[in-house]
Amino acid sequence: MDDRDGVIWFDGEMVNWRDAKTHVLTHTLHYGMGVFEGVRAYEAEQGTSIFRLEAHTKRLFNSAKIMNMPMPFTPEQINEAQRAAVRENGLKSAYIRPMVFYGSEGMGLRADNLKAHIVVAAWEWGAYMGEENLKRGIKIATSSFTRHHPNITMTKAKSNGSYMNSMLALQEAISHGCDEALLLDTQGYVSEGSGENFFMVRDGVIYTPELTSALDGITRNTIIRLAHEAGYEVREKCITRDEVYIADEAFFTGTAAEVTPIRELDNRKIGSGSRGPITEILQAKYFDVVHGRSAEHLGWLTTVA
Ligand SMILES: Cc1[nH+]cc(COP(=O)(O)O)c(CN[C@@H](CCC(=O)O)C(=O)O)c1O
Repeated sequence: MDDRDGVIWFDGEMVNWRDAKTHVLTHTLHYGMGVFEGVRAYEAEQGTSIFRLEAHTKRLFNSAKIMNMPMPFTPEQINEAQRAAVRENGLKSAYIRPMVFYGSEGMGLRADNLKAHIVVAAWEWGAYMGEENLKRGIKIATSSFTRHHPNITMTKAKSNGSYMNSMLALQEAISHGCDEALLLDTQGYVSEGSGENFFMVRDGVIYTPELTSALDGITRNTIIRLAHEAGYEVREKCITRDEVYIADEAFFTGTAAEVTPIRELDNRKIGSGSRGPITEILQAKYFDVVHGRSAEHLGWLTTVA
């Protein structure tokens, strides 16, 4: 990624992509205390627009508060940084990565002179797991890794260090020929994917885990709203892996993953073994919303021009 051209917003300045560097003794590089966001901008009828910019920035600040990291810029400045990162790189659609990290002011767990720095990068990033999987659905496996308990890494914060758990789970799933992992929580109930929230459908009712160990996903929130508007019942409950086996449909949601159908869990076909009908309806609604084709949800879009 470091050999691209373009610019990156770094502590209030736009710097050349290849010059956006940090010292090898950057504290977050060693200890993982940092927070970040994943945001998408889409081509929309009113021009390239960022989807739910304010919600993502709010969560970034909430994550920093949970991690007790002092933010050196305001939410408005970070909103503008994200708009500028898309605009000044001439991107028609983009994945945007704001990230807050402790610099190289000090080392050791007891360093007391650390300063929080913020970068905002943007680049073109298509379908997270491939266009074909948005229709065909993906194959997943229950992970041997357990999702964090909030008293381990405080799961309402999107924190850098908590993604070692995600990488271990995803690498294990891929090594077993799957596309993604399904992680259970410390009590053995379904939590989420390595980078997505989880939903299933049974007898026309949509279920998703309660927000205990899972990230409070903005796409999850969006899909619940769109499902209610479409007249579906959505229940948040403890979900067991064997309930997923006998579900009619299942899917993941996330900024990167968007709405990705799940066709199989632990070598058991889910429903028809491909994208289910309610999944297809919600996926289509989601893409209408992010591309500005849904009049009632234009408030979720912020143009970058
Ligand atoms: C653990 C986790 N759970 C749920 C979600 C969905 O949250 P939201 O994007 O607000 O709907 C994400 C986003 N995962 C981000 C990171 C992907 C990456 O590979 O990096 C993303 O989707 O941008 C997670 O990382």
